[in-house]
Amino acid sequence: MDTHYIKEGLVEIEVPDFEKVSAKAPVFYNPVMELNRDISVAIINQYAKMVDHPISVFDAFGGTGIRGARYAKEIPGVESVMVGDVNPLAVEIAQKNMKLNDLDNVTVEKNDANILLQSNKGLFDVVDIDPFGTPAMFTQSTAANIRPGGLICISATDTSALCGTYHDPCLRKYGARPFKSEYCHENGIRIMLAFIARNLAVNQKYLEVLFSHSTQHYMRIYAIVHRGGKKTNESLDNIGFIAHCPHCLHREISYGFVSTLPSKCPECGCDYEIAGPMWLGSIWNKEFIKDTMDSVDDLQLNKKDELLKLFNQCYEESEGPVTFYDIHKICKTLKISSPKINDVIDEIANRGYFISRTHFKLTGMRTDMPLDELKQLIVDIKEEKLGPEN
Ligand SMILES: C[S@@+](CC[C@H](N)C(=O)[O-])C[C@H]1O[C@@H](n2cnc3c(N)ncnc32)[C@H](O)[C@@H]1O
Repeated sequence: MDTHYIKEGLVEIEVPDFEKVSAKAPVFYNPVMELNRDISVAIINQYAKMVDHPISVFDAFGGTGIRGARYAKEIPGVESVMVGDVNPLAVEIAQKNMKLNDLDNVTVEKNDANILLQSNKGLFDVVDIDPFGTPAMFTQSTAANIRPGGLICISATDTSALCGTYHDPCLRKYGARPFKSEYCHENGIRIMLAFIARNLAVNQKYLEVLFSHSTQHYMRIYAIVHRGGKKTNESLDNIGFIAHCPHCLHREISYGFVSTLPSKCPECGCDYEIAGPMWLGSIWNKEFIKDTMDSVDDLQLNKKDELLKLFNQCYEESEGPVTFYDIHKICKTLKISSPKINDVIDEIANRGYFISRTHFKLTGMRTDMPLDELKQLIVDIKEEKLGPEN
C-alpha cells in the first residue's frame, strides 16, 4: 500500500494514497471529514470539562486511527483511547500512527465494534460510532455497554434511507417510516434518535441530546446516556409522528408509539405523508452549544470558522419548533417567485414569533408562525404591502 503523510489538528497521520475517496480503499480516509473530526474534538473536549474526571474513549471504527489519535493528543481530559477496526491493514496503519505521534495511552484492536463493546462493558465514557452507512447494527451494543453518564457520538451516512428516498431500508434498519420533504434531513436525525432512544430504553437508559447536525453526506448526533427506569419511560414521551401535506405544506405532530394523525390534510384534503416513530424532543442543547463555542479557542482546529458558523446556526435554531419551512417551496404552492428571505424573517420577528434560519437548508425558516399567516405575509411582501419600504 502506497502512503503519504498529512497533518490535521495536532497530529501527523500516515494515510493511503488515493485518487478518490472510497469505502473500497485498502484503508479508509476522507480529508473532507476534517470538519466532522474538529466538531467531535470540540464536543468531547467540552464533555470532558463538564464531567470533570479523566475520560476513556472508544473510537470503534478507527480507519487510519486519525480520530482516536486526535482525541488523545488534543483533548486534555482524555486519559485513554481504544481504537478498533476489523480491517487488519487499518489496524497496522493506526498502530504506526500512534507511534508516530508518541501516543502511549492509545491501544489499537483488530476486532468487530460489537465484540469490543461487549468485552469492555462499562469501561468507556465516550463511544464514537463512525461506520460505513448505517449505525443501526451497533446501536444496541453501544446502548448496553456504555458507562452511564457517558457520551455517544454516532454518524450515519445512509441518508437516502433516513431522508425518505428509499422507504424499505429505513423501515428495515430503523423501524421507522420516512418521507421526502424540504426538512427530510431533520427528520432523518429524528428517526435515528428515536431508534437510539428505543435501544437505550431496553437497557433502562435514556438520552440527553447535546448536538445534532446534517452536513454534506452524513448526519451525526452527540448525546449523554443516563440510567433510570422512570426517566427512561418519560424520555420515550418524546417519540411520535409527523404528518406532512405535500400539496399545501401543512404539517402536524402526534406523540406516542402509535400515530393518532388523520390520513388527510385538514387544510386542503390531500393525502398526508406520515413519518415516524421519530424523536420530537430537542435535538440541541443551547447551553452546551454556547459552552462548546466558548471553549474552542483552547483548541487548534483548522476548520474553526466553519465549526463556529455551524454552531452559531444551531444555537439560534435550538429552541425552535419541530420542522421548518422552505421559502421556495411555499412560493411554489403560491405560484409566485420568492421575495427576499430576510424581509420575510424581519416581518416574522416584528410580529413576535420565534424565527431563525436553519443549518439544514439555506432557504429554510424555522418559525412557530401559523402557515396561513406565513403564506399571507409572503404574498403581502411580494405585493409590496409589507416590507422595508412600507
Ligand atoms: C467510515 S470509516 C471510519 C473513518 C474514521 N472514523 C475517520 O474519521 O477517518 C469506517 C471504518 O470502519 C471499519 N469497519 C467496518 N465494519 C466494522 C465493524 N463491524 N467493526 C469495526 N470496524 C469496522 C472499516 O474498516 C473502516 O475503517
